[in-house]
Amino acid sequence: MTIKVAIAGSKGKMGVEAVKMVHADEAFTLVAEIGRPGSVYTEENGAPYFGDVAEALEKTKPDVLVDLTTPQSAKENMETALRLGVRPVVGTTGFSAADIESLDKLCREKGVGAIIAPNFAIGAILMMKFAREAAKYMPHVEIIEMHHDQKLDAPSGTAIKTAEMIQETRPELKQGHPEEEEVIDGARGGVVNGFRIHSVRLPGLVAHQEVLFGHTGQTLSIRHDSINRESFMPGIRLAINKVMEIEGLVYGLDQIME
Ligand SMILES: NC(=O)C1=CN([C@@H]2O[C@H](COP(=O)(O)OP(=O)(O)OC[C@H]3O[C@@H](n4cnc5c(N)ncnc54)[C@H](OP(=O)(O)O)[C@@H]3O)[C@@H](O)[C@H]2O)C=CC1
Ligand SMILES: O=C(O)C1=N[C@H](C(=O)O)C[C@H](O)C1
Repeated sequence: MTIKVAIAGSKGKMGVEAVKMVHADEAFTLVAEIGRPGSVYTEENGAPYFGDVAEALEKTKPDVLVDLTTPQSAKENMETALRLGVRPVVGTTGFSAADIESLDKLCREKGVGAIIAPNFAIGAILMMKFAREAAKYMPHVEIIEMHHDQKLDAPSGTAIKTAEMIQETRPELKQGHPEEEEVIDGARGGVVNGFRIHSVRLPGLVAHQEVLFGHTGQTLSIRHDSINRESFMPGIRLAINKVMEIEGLVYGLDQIME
């Protein structure tokens, strides 16, 4: 028996790669592709293509919905899946802490598993884990994330998750000069949990992040680069398999990698 998979956002940059990965894996069957609401129904890549998540899930009855859409649509898509007993694997970023809390509650009410992973690349997960470790000893830290210029959300989901993980070990302290002033608004970046995140958007970039630590007479840089979107596919494969075994919401691939 294979795991039946539907992919929302299947024509996007990530979705196209995910369709290829699911087709190539004998343990999975692609049963539906889903695009922006209003997309015309067609048959593509051997699976029907829908413009409505609920209709796609009701008609094709997948085990798993992979969501690679937009911050505006992912929460609703996930809620639709959970109500229909379909397990979501969500790579879409832009969720708030309140969204994650309410989705976890819904998962538990429905007795269904779900995974939200702000980054599916193994190296990015290691970067976050190493940053959490380093922050214990080097609490002065700034995050610089760099992405392609079509990205909708800032800062990236990866930067937010990294900041959360750093916060688990970083002793409380105020960084920078106490009288520091921004001459140009935003010059010092956004503040998350007491330290800064800087977002760079440029054509030519894919997905990159440097976590920069400072200490007396020394710095430490932990950097990850996704140079293409294939880098995310082993993580999506892992999450599809894992979501079949869990109940409740897992937030972050670090939670299922051990
Ligand atoms: N977790 C991870 O490892 C990664 C996560 N991401 C995240 O994945 C998401 C997608 O990224 P990317 O592929 O670059 O973005 P794209 O804009 O290339 O793709 C998004 C796709 O979703 C479609 N879409 C929009 N609204 C809906 C909807 N309501 N239902 C179904 N489909 C919809 C879009 O259609 P249309 O073209 O018609 O607008 C488009 O095809 C982003 O949130 C990004 O941050 C990206 C890379 C890695
Ligand atoms: O939009 C992207 O491209 C990416 N989004 C994710 C994020 O917001 O962290 C993951 C990766 O950085 C690529």
